[in-house]
Amino acid sequence: MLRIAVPNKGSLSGPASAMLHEAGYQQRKESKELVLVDPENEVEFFYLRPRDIAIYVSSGKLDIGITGRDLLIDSGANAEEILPLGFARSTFRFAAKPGTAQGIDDLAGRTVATSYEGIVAKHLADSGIDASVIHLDGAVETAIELGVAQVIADVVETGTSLRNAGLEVFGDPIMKSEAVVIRRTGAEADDPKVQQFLRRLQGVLVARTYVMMDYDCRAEHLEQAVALTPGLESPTISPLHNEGWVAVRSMVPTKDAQRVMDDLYAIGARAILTTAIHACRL
Ligand SMILES: Nc1ncnc2c1ncn2[C@@H]1O[C@H](COP(=O)(O)OP(=O)(O)OP(=O)(O)O)[C@@H](O)[C@H]1O
Ligand SMILES: O=P(O)(O)OC[C@H]1O[C@H](OP(=O)(O)OP(=O)(O)O)[C@H](O)[C@@H]1O
Ligand SMILES: [Mg+2]
Repeated sequence: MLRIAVPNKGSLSGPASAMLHEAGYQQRKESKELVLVDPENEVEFFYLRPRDIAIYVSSGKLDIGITGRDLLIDSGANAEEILPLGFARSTFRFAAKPGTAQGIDDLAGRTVATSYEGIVAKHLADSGIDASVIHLDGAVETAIELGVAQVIADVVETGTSLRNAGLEVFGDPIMKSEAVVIRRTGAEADDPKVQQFLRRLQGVLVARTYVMMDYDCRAEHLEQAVALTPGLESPTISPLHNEGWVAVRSMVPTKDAQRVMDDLYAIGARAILTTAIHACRL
């Protein structure tokens, strides 16, 4: 059985379970369940605190895990990212009261509050800045108002939490994060069970980002049309009953679909349809 760590709480938890469910795996029905065995798919899911997942995976007791890139790096655990999952996207940034800091050099001699001590301490050391780091479990934005620190380093998505606390980001982003699949560094790369799990998740990622596009066009416009819809490998071309016309089928990124339909129409393509992809193996 493949043993997989899944976040049990926070921003990663819901989307991770939703993705696993879309990939055909059973998921827990209640948020208090700690372990779920899915015998049909030969996997066992362990619902763990997101921050602990890299530690479990690096110990080798669990084969793979889903966590945040920032949490992986912060943990310093002996684990590596093998597939980015495209959700829980965020940046990790310094913030302070407006006008109190412009760049990392202004941190010398100051105190930075954060839940991600590992990332911050390394970033400061790499930049040659001597500042104190104080660890807080959450709601770090409040640390400045209460005088515990002059600067914070925290996860920023929409920026709403910072605005509400009257704070502004400064300096370059420290890192970009998203949910990722991790495994122990140096673990067997071609374990067939792990490869199958990754293929299933990749199938979900493709299904979420592509639509299938079908259209008819005159044979003399085919090259132009195919240039607009090159697909992942190559479009399927079928003859139509009407002489001089062909039907084309190709995968198109969902975000481009409307523009591509306009462009195809403009070169004379007709009966242009898009349909959702529910699952795939590339
Ligand atoms: N608002 C957010 N938008 C996107 N990703 C976020 C957000 N907040 C946290 N994350 C990501 O979630 C992961 C942290 O998960 P964790 O469960 O520790 O914190 P959380 O989502 O803030 O939950 P909580 O603080 O309620 O425990 C990190 O990878 C982080 O980048
Ligand atoms: O830029 P935003 O969209 O506001 O999102 C970022 C905020 O979300 C998270 O906080 P969370 O609500 O998890 O509380 P916490 O600080 O206690 O972890 C994170 O720690 C930031 O505070
Ligand atoms: Mg949080």
